Amino acid sequence: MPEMRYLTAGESHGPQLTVIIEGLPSQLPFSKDKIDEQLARRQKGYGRGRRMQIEKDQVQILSGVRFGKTTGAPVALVIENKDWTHWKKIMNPDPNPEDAEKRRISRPRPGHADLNGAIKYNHRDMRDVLERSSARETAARVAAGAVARQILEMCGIEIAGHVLRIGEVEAERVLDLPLSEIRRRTEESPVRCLDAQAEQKMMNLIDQAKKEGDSLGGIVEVIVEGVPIGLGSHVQWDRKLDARIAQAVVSINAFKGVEFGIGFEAAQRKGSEVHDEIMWSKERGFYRATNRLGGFEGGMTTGEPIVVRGVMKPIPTLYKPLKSVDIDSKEPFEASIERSDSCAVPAACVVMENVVAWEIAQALLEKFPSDTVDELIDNVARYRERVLEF
Ligand SMILES: Cc1cc2nc3c(=O)[nH]c(=O)nc-3n(C[C@H](O)[C@H](O)[C@H](O)COP(=O)(O)O)c2cc1C
Ligand SMILES: C=C(O[C@@H]1CC(C(=O)O)=C[C@@H](OP(=O)(O)O)[C@H]1O)C(=O)O
Repeated sequence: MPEMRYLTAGESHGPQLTVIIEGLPSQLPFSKDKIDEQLARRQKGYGRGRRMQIEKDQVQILSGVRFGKTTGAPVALVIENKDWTHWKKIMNPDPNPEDAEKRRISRPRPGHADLNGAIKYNHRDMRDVLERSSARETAARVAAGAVARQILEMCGIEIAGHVLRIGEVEAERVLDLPLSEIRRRTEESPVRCLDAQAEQKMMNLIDQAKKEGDSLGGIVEVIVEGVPIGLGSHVQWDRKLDARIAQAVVSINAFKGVEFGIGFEAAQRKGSEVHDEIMWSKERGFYRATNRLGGFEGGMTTGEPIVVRGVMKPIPTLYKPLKSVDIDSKEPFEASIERSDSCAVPAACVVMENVVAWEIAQALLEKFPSDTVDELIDNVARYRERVLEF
């Protein structure tokens, strides 16, 4: 069992999201502000719908923290759904058959979990599926990731993300920017993009898609620096850290693919143009001349920056309706909707940063099992010295 794990609970329009985190080292300075900062970042982004004007995500700490530090006990966090006040009747957990029948959803939306979930769990009301499959849940995952980030920070590991593509607009690649600069510049960009020209084109494209009742997806890149060599393991398939990051990324709602370093481009290059040659110097120890493989070999970190990209499909709920079939009448219909995001790639960038942060912090605690954060910091520092002398 991994040292650190978490579970989330909560429906999109229920009273709250809950996350329980177990296995955090004790004495970890635990900042509510830093979690709230990540939650606020996730709510922003050009192309979001009206729901984000209702929510004001902030975390409540319910257990495992006293006087600003973890105790080593499970940490329970809660994020309130402000929208719940409008949904109390619909989300009522008590038996309420009359109302339930009136408000039943029998029309599955293409691209959502609605139909598969209804068939699998035998629900005639697809709200019982869509409430949990909604990306509202990613707020809880960002809260867990924001805690992981606090561990990484203490061990000299930094993370940043940016949007590389929205629809047909691709950002020019900006090479060798310090992560602090990526964080600063993306914070100022409504689409979290480093290329000012592409940024404007992306926003225009989102406006156009919205006007046409359509939606857009894109590509997000996350970079992690300061990772020691040897997180993850080659010895068993489920201990390979690149594979675990891949799962975490594809588990984000609407994410369909993942690549590391040059990724899919490796298929068309020769081996000599892909593999990262090994170098050594007294100051740096072992390092690589290039980082085309994005920081992984054999499921373990190479010590070079982790570079991972995720692709998000366009939002499935469209104002321009798609064809579907009513599960009662079996008649075709065209879905009409009340509200939706038209593009959530910038928000998803924040989700991806935080789920990647979680996987790395978990791998760090696996390599350096520690009951207190000071032990962890010592263990990592000593290991880094040993690696330099190897
Ligand atoms: C941050 C974020 C916001 C999203 N907002 C919406 C939305 O407003 N409307 C919608 O139909 N889908 C939205 N999605 C995508 C759906 O949740 C997702 O496509 C759906 O649950 C089906 O899962 P799958 O696409 O992973 O198969 C959003 C996804 C993310 C990551
Ligand atoms: C609530 C969030 O995103 C939601 C994700 C989502 C979906 O179907 O995934 C649909 C929309 O919800 P609603 O139907 O209530 O407008 C988004 O707003 C959030 O990101 O916090």
